[in-house]
Amino acid sequence: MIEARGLTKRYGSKTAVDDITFSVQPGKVTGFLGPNGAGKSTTMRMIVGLDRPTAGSVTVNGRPYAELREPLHEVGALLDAKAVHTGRSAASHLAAMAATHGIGKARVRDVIEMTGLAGVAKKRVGGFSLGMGQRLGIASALLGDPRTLILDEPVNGLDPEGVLWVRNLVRFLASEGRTVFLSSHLMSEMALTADHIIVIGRGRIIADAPVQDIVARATGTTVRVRTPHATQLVELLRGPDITVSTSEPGLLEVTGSTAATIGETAAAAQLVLHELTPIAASLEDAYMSLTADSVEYHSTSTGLPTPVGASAGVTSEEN
Ligand SMILES: Nc1ncnc2c1ncn2[C@@H]1O[C@H](COP(=O)(O)OP(=O)(O)OP(=O)(O)O)[C@@H](O)[C@H]1O
Repeated sequence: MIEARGLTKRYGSKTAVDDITFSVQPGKVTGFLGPNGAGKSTTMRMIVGLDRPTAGSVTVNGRPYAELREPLHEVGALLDAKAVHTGRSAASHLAAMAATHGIGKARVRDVIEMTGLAGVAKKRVGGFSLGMGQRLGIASALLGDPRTLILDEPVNGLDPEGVLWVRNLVRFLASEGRTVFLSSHLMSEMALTADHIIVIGRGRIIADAPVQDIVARATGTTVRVRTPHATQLVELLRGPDITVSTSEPGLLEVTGSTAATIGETAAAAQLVLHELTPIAASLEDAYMSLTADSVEYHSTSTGLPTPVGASAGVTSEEN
């Protein structure tokens, strides 16, 4: 379990993390999602004591990281896959880490096997591809068999087989009751991997909820209705929060109501329906709509980034 209270980090006049409070529960994969520069890495670095909070606190399993007596057994972290001595082999890097905690050779061999590094374990890390480096970072995180895992962009640089492997691995680790916290800016990947999502933008929490709730809350659900009585049904559905659009005769897209309400309204008026389908928004749509005001750099048609005014407000929906 990870618990952050009023966690804040400023670098000079830049507030990277702005008074955030959240908890990451065991037994679930929690995704930490946000656009570039949102504050994900800074938050993760504070969790493992690599950055000191300007204000607030964060604990892992009830204690600040610095107070954990055997940190490798409590928290495994992948923060910067390149932070490895490039002259060493993967096996000697892991063996050196293991020695600091009295972890035996058998466990080193296990994590090498688990992460698919067996074929390259004797090779110099300096020659590793980005994907191999990620696997080594994950192997290091798993070494102490920790209850909590913190993985910053773990699928970065992995091929599709590697992405699937990380997805299955983190889901398995969570099913064992571990706390798994992983960051990404890929909503589509999170949709397949996470149970719960915390969205951060400009250092503030924008949403903290189960995946399904984030989708529903961010965009509302649209219901597709096909009926030969479209005009009459639109009249009956009219209301302040209801939007109805139509792209062809007899086909309505209704936002702001539910399939049940629309079906009951139609039945009460004896209107025939040929279709009544709730269309859930994709997680990508939900993410774009949530973070629209928090993206620091928007692409322009020229492909060059245009900074958005630094004081632009965040559509805040904090918990
Ligand atoms: N050491 C530092 N000194 C000054 N500013 C920093 C420092 N580290 C991070 N920042 C700034 O803090 C903000 C948050 O950065 P952070 O790396 O935590 O974001 P992120 O969500 O991890 O982004 P990305 O997805 O691009 O890695 C950014 O504006 C960044 O420029």
